[in-house]
Amino acid sequence: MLRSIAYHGDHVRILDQQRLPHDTVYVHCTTTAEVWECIKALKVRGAPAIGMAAAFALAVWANRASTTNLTDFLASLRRERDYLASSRPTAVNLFWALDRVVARAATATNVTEARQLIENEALAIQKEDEDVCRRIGEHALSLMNDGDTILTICNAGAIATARYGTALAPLYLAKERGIHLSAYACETRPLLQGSRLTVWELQQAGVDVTLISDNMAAHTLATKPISAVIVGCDRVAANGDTANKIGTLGLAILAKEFGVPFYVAAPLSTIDLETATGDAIPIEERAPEEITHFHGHPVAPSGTNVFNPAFDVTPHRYISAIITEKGIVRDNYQEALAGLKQSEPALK
Ligand SMILES: CSC[C@@H](O)[C@@H](O)C(=O)COP(=O)(O)O
Repeated sequence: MLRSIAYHGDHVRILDQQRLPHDTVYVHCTTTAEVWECIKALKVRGAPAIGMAAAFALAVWANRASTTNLTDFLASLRRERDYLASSRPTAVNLFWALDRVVARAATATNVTEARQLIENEALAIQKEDEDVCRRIGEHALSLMNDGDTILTICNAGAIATARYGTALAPLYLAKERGIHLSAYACETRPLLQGSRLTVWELQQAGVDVTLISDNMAAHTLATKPISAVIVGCDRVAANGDTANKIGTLGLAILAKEFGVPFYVAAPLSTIDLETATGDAIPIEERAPEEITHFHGHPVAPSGTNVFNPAFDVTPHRYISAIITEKGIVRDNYQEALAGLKQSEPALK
């Protein structure tokens, strides 16, 4: 299982997910600007991975900062935090991780201590995420039977997290235990996280995976024995409404029509009680060229009007269960999610 992010004190090493599946290339980032660019350009992507990359960016910045005045250091740290937070708006893990690091640094009594606390916190976020994903995988696996076939979209695998992934975690765990689970992966237009990343990751793990284009989902649900749809998420609102990669809402509606359970694999770090409902989740809109061009070649008339939202919101009524590291929530999301969040931090 490849690690998408590694911290090395004076730089963060990021696996360039835009170059996968054919090239395994790493970007060495020594500045917050370089990490910002990696997040914006989706070289590092997936909600937990974005948060980790940003947290490590602050650690690298802190190690390189020259001031010895704590007040100046913390003021600059907050500016770096705001800058990194401007890279992408939807995945709440970005803000969660940055704020966790800044809050920790604010407890320091001098700059040397602050540097150490920042590094410790960033490393703790990464370590916890690995444990969180494994637990999500265990819970998700309890909903599946030997021989099941799931349908997924985008990439919520190991490279989107510290390890194991969220929606793909049960597939890795099943493989480890000799349980046969197979998957259909939507290619995930326009940037093909499904075909480039999910199919590649599952193949690496020896999981039986079949690629479909997004517009084949309804026919696949109608004609293949799909036991569940399982997806990751970028932000879950307090009432359970869930933002995930564009196309997820369509799958949720289809799952309901075809009587197939629709599961969201969600670390507690992705649940945002400050956002009351899905309507309040900011949805990123990306460059028109992601749709008008394919591998740099125009595939639409020049000047075409484009609407390119990167995410959509699935209302909680379509969600059969939200699978967290602390257990599975099936209904009454508002209360249940608040209860789970209150008992954070779970893993130390
Ligand atoms: C565990 S990753 C969960 C989500 O972040 C994932 O499903 C997703 O939508 C990622 O979108 P992306 O635009 O590739 O960052």
